[in-house]
Amino acid sequence: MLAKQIADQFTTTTSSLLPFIDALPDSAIIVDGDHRIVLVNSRAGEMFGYSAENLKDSDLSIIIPKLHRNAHRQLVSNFFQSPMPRPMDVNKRFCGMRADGTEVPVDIMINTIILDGIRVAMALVRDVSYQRELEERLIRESLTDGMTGFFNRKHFINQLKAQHSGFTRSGVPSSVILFDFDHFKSINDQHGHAAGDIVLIDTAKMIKEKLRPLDIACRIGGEEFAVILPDTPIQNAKHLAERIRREIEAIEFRLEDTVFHATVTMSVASFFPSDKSYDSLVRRADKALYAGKAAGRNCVASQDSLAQPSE
Ligand SMILES: Nc1nc2c(ncn2[C@@H]2O[C@H](COP(=O)(O)OP(=O)(O)OP(=O)(O)O)[C@@H](O)[C@H]2O)c(=O)[nH]1
Repeated sequence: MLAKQIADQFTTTTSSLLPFIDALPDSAIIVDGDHRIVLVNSRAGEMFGYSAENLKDSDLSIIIPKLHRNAHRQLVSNFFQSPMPRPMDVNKRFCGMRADGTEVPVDIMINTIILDGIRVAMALVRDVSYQRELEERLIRESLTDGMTGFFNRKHFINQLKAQHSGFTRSGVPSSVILFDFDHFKSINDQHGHAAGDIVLIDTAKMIKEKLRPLDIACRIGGEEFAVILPDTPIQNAKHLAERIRREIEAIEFRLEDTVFHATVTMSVASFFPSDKSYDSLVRRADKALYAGKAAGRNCVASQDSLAQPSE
């Protein structure tokens, strides 16, 4: 049947449906098997920045981001082949596209109805911007340290696992810098806990400025930090660690009228081809750090200085 004939055929029924779908609390979009919008409620018009009249008879792609149009068309076609009420796809996150080109995150429930003997799909579309932002914030918060803004230990481990897999696959070297403040307890004892906090916060700020966007700075313990340096040979990691060590040593930390200093002991390590897991690198970095502490602190110790690489 020609599109024009189908459109005419729908006219009577759709006009009687309009008061009903206009009363729905979500956007409602009715689409035929050719991906043509047969009817939308006014809420859908508001959501996508069109008048409901403009959307009617348009191809559905008008409200789908360009990148997803083909995949979405395929999903709609699949749905017509096995139609039943369900979310559009439980494994996917959908975005609609507004008239101004901006995207709106949405959840989509679909079902079919028969209009004048023709099966059409009705999608109920809900703007989930708030939920997605909340979700992203919760994920971010679960992976970051509130005081410094650095990632936490959990993220450090996850990222290190990923780096180890990457190294095993491609041999691209990644390095890690670990560091721990020297005699941090005495900073707290002498100047108060707030002074210790300032040391942690100001150091984190300084380090952020030194790193590339792909580097991953983490606070993995109270006064213990780690930086993952993807695609970085250990020699470069040593240079960076030494620069950071010197900068920390030179910082004049301030709390009200008190000025004080802090130093760190650092270690650097990178993956060996024999490393079965990320854990081997962490053990070498830990050992080197303890060796640095034992050697007098305020220094950079490398896994190279260990007598035997730990497995
Ligand atoms: N101000 C402040 N102190 C913290 C925080 N987290 C841990 N600390 C303190 O850091 C100190 C760590 O002490 P230790 O593990 O004995 O280590 P250290 O005094 O730095 O000595 P070395 O590591 O051997 O040089 C403890 O006193 C903790 O209370 C924090 O978030 N803020």
